[in-house]
Amino acid sequence: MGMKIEDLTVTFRNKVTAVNHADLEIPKGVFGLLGENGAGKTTLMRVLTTVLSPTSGRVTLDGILYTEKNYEKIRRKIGYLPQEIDLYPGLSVQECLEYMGDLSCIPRQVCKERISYYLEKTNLSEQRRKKMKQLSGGMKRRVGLIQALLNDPEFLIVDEPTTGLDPEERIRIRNLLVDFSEGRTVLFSTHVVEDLAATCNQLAVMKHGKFLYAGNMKELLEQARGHVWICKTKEGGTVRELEKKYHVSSKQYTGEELQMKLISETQPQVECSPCEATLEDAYIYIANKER
Ligand SMILES: Nc1ncnc2c1ncn2[C@@H]1O[C@H](COP(=O)(O)OP(=O)(O)OP(=O)(O)O)[C@@H](O)[C@H]1O
Repeated sequence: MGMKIEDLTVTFRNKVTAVNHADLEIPKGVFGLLGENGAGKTTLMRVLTTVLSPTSGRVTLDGILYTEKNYEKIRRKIGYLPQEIDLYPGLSVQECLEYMGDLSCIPRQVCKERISYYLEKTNLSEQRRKKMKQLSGGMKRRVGLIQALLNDPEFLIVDEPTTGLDPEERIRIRNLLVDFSEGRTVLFSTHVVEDLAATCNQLAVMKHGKFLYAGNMKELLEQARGHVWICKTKEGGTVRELEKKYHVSSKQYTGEELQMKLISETQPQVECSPCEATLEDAYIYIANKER
């Protein structure tokens, strides 16, 4: 059944509408969430984790309606890694995770087994006795992820889980999320497009509190087909003109020439050839398409 969001709106006291009549269904598996800064992703995730009550609209998880009365039941099904998390600096990694487990009422022995399992999976076993304040940013992030996994959630929500991780650790965490998603749902919000390309086949693109796209990754790439172009030039004036007219998704010197990838609804008025869209190109195309 998964998560169903219907006509959801969140307006803050300062009159900012962060989520604006949004509809979305999130199926099982890893589901990507992409969107520019301020698009409303964190606000949406705060609603889904019951931290914030929406202004209007309806959300259900496995058919359970989001109401104050059901929040406790819903929380037991959810794990959440927020964008910013600063866990008890004076506690060791082990103590901190055990304490988080106690707060979620997870039986002690089960909790200890899960902590050992995920410390191993996140390559943190050797850090278990270190104080939280002694960890690097990337290590703290991984401990944050473990606390989200401790209650074995059916629905895991992770906001930028790979921030600050080196390439090897990033891949490790991505793979962990994919393994974890078997039979469950992982909502993976990130600005790192290649992390989504490597983990999910369903995603949504958010802008100004609405979903511009929700569905299959292949179909998103398909929509961008025919709107991505490569052009090469040596002229500084041409570069500036192209940058004014089109979205430039990459720039690279090849010898003396500058190779630019342009995103455009129609063929740019310059010598250029069409090329395959990457997920990043498709995101730029969808996010800036005139509506
Ligand atoms: N507590 C709040 N009170 C007032 N406005 C808020 C509050 N939280 C967020 N906003 C505003 O709501 C909009 C959406 O913010 P949100 O944090 O949900 O975006 P985001 O997509 O998560 O952005 P980012 O990618 O930068 O994390 C922004 O305009 C933001 O300034």
